[in-house]
Amino acid sequence: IPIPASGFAGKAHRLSAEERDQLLPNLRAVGWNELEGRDAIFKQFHFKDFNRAFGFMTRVALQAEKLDHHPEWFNVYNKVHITLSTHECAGLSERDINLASFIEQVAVSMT
Ligand SMILES: C[C@H](O)[C@H](O)[C@H]1CNC2=NC(N)=NC(=O)C2=N1
Repeated sequence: IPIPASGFAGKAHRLSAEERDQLLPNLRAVGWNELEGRDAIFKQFHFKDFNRAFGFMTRVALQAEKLDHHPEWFNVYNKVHITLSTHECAGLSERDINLASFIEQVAVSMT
């Protein structure tokens, strides 16, 4: 998944319809979907066991802290459910696309 060049510069803005048309298909293709009733994206991950799931979460957590952009997530055993949205703009921004792209890289390496 290509990471948008303007990734984290400046203030977050809600993605425009044009930006969504350009950025979301790549993520939809790998299982990310827009939520109903909230401007956010969501994906469920399944790993082989808890160690894989928590290893994945650890790697995502460290990057999230670096980016100062954090997932909303839920874990039971080998399942991790993730919602991404940006409080600053009360919706989906490039920060979410960027974090989702990183999460995909980690998930592939944990499978
Ligand atoms: C103060 C701090 O920079 C903000 O609260 C950051 C932290 N992490 C965040 N994470 C997410 N997902 N959205 C935000 O708007 C956000 N803002």
